[in-house]
Amino acid sequence: MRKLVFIINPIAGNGKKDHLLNTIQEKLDGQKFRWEIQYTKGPKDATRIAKLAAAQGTDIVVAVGGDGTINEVAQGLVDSPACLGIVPMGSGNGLARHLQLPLQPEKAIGLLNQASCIQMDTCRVGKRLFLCTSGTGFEAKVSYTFSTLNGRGLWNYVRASLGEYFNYRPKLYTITIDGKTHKINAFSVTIANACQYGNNAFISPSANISDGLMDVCVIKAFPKFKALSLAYRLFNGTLEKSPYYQCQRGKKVRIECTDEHYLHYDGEPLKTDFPVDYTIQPKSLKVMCSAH
Ligand SMILES: Nc1ncnc2c1ncn2[C@@H]1O[C@H](COP(=O)(O)OP(=O)(O)OP(=O)(O)O)[C@@H](O)[C@H]1O
Repeated sequence: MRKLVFIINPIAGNGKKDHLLNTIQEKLDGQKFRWEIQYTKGPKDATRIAKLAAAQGTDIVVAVGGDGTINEVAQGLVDSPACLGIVPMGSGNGLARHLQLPLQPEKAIGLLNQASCIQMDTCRVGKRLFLCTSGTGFEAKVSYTFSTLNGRGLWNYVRASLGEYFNYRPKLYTITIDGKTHKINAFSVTIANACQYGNNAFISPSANISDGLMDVCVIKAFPKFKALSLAYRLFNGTLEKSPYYQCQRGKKVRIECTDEHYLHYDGEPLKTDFPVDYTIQPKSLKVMCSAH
């Protein structure tokens, strides 16, 4: 029998989680799995639980929540033989969407019965791990504002974005990718491992999560009247066609900016000094994917 631990973040997203115990009993194959549920008590708790589960030889550690929860679980699993499972119940669910996992909890739990695992890359900004995206500029400001709101969910992201947009000014960044430096006046700079932030906002539509490379995606300063068309391109996966967008790939990235203090990693805001350095650890995490 395989061992499986569910780590549930009770506050992630807007979805109610009371029914999960019944759904697990109904959908998970009891012939295949011995399983248990653990609830997080606060930030970072998921890392502690995941680390312990991996050390005890758990086969699949399932993060139940959004990208923040998945990030914390992954911190406890990198470089271990345990596979990260995902029941997406967050606000954006970027990694689950990238991996094309079902977004309905019942289906995601059912998939655990026959899911296969792949090895994915993980990235770090300084010492902090991220799986989907980390970025600075406008998106970092939005993630900071989002974290100060009372609720979570998609509409609070929209509120935070609109609230920041009208006063936001692009900044001059110096970006070094594998030793090559360029300066750019940018609205946002994103380091993408996965293709999207979440909610199908495709910042790097052709990103490959196992290619050993980070995608350095820049939205350059743009005239205000282009905002809607850029937002449209972000959500229909055609940003690569915009003249205000550029994307380069690399293994080592440094971002410098004299008047920037915010970044985010997998949507978690961080106030920090610049420059910041990004590195990638190829194929360092086992993650569940849809069976093919
Ligand atoms: N018991 C808890 N009480 C309060 N906060 C918690 C608890 N457990 C975890 N957290 C924190 O909840 C935060 C949000 O979780 P998560 O990112 O999974 O949800 P989300 O933001 O709604 O979804 P997404 O990241 O997909 O947008 C994380 O920063 C995590 O540290």
